[in-house]
Amino acid sequence: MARRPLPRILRTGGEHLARGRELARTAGAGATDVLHPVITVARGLGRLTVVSRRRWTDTPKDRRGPLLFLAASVLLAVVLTPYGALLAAAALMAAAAWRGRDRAGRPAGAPDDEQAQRLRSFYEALVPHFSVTEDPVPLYSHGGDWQEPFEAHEFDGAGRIARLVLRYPAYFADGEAEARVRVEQTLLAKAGRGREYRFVWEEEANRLALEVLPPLPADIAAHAFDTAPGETVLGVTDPPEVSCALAPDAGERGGEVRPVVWRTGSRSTEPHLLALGSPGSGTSTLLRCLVLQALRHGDVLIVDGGAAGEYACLVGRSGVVAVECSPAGARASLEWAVRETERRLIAASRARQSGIPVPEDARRPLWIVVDRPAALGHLAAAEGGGDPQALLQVPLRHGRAAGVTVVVAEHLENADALGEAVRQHTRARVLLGPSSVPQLAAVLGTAPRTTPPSLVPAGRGYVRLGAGPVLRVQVPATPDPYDETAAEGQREAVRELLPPRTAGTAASAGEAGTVNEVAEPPEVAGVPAVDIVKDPRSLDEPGLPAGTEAEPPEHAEPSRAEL
Ligand SMILES: Nc1ncnc2c1ncn2[C@@H]1O[C@H](COP(=O)(O)OP(=O)(O)OP(=O)(O)O)[C@@H](O)[C@H]1O
Repeated sequence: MARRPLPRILRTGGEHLARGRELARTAGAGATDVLHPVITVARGLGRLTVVSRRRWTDTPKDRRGPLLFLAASVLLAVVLTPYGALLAAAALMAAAAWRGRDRAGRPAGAPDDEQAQRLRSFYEALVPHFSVTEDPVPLYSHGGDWQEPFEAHEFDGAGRIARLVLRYPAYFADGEAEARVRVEQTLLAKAGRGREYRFVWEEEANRLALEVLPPLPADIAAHAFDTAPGETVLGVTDPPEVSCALAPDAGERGGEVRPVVWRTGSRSTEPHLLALGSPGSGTSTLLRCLVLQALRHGDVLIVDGGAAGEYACLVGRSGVVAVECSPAGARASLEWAVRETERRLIAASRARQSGIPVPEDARRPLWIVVDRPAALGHLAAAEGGGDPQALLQVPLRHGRAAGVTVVVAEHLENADALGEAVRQHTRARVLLGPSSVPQLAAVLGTAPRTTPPSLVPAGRGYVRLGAGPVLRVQVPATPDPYDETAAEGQREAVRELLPPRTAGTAASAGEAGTVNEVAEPPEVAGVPAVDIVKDPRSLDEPGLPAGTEAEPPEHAEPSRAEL
């Protein structure tokens, strides 16, 4: 078969195309030469912007105001000085040109002299940990090559290490906690204290990654979290960990967070929570945050051992069974909670035996929130009564099947006053405030993979759900709306989340002229504590005159009427 001739365009077009490509290349090279200073300055400006953004992110929130003030003052001085703006622009261009220059002779990503010196000091410090005399070809040896085991490194704008990925010999005992801690302490000392680090050990690959963690955002306000029934947000934490090799640039991670979701209810493996913390660390705030979420789908009984009126905003709100502050009141309400747990268990068991769904009034979540039981126990003992905390045993033991969730908060130094039942059945744990590694290990069952800083803002700490990993957590700011020292925006956010008042309290508040202003905590108002625990029906209709038939609310349980 005769060959068909090629189309004309393919025969002659090749030459034209090649010539065109050559022309374009020459023009591109010429333009690059001509525009080289502009490209250098533009690259430098970009680098300066990145550095400034990182510095801004690293600056603690409380120092940003003064920094802005300083910047504004410098700007004003520049504007007011003759030729100031011109000089400032020239200085900026010079700085950008210096920053944007090609570091000739050094491949991209290679450290400069100072960074290389730092990496060498990391390497030398690790030699005693990662070498043995029997090793004929040690990966780490004094005076050896640090570039061989160090796979990746990043420095921040201030020249401090931001990320380091290194290999270690297979014979290093990376399964032993003490051996790991020794290496981590060494790296920590070299990397500089005062920052939070995460260590990720990849045992299969004999690889260790050190990463500086940006501080968790401390300005997350309370809001209606997008959660399903049975899910509660405890706060925010870091994004999921990724393998060392895939770890993204530390700078890009700043600001990324994810919620810590705690699941309660009959299928939960950690149905009750214990929150510990130093005074002022934010445990009451955490409880308020949980209560506001729990009230969206269930009822809440609050026992405030601290009796500081932290939960006064919840008094008389729909779904709030009671807010108790006195030992007698706490005992009465917790006795009710015990009976209610048993009633729910019996109702659920009967329903299952009859093959019918568990009735709604035995399924609706009930939360028992106890703040500072140690203080309450002490008061109760002084009054000659029993410790109300003992009454938590039944809800703690059987609450999971009965839809009853118990949350206890206590000061860390009073942790020994917590009963055995509380210790045994609270598998969700939170520790807020500054804490040492041994304290964290004692409360959470294991130490975190991150280094605890010595100074933390309120609401910052660690959380562990069951046997899961220990996570850093920042609790959303959920201040008492009557706390005048808290930011108005945050108080307003909490006010918006409060459930409506039940009829009677709304009326009285309306009379007082302020919708969100409630009566003082009941015992402060002089009401006998035992009267505070109310049947939800009486809470919903407290204004009804005696003998008036109230329409029972959907979830009214007969047993609550006993109180
Ligand atoms: N997550 C948070 N975000 C912002 N501020 C918080 C947060 N948690 C607590 N705070 C603030 O810290 C202060 C103490 O909080 P809180 O009363 O909750 O601590 P606490 O641990 O219950 O202390 P104590 O038991 O000693 O009363 C309050 O002013 C509160 O507004």
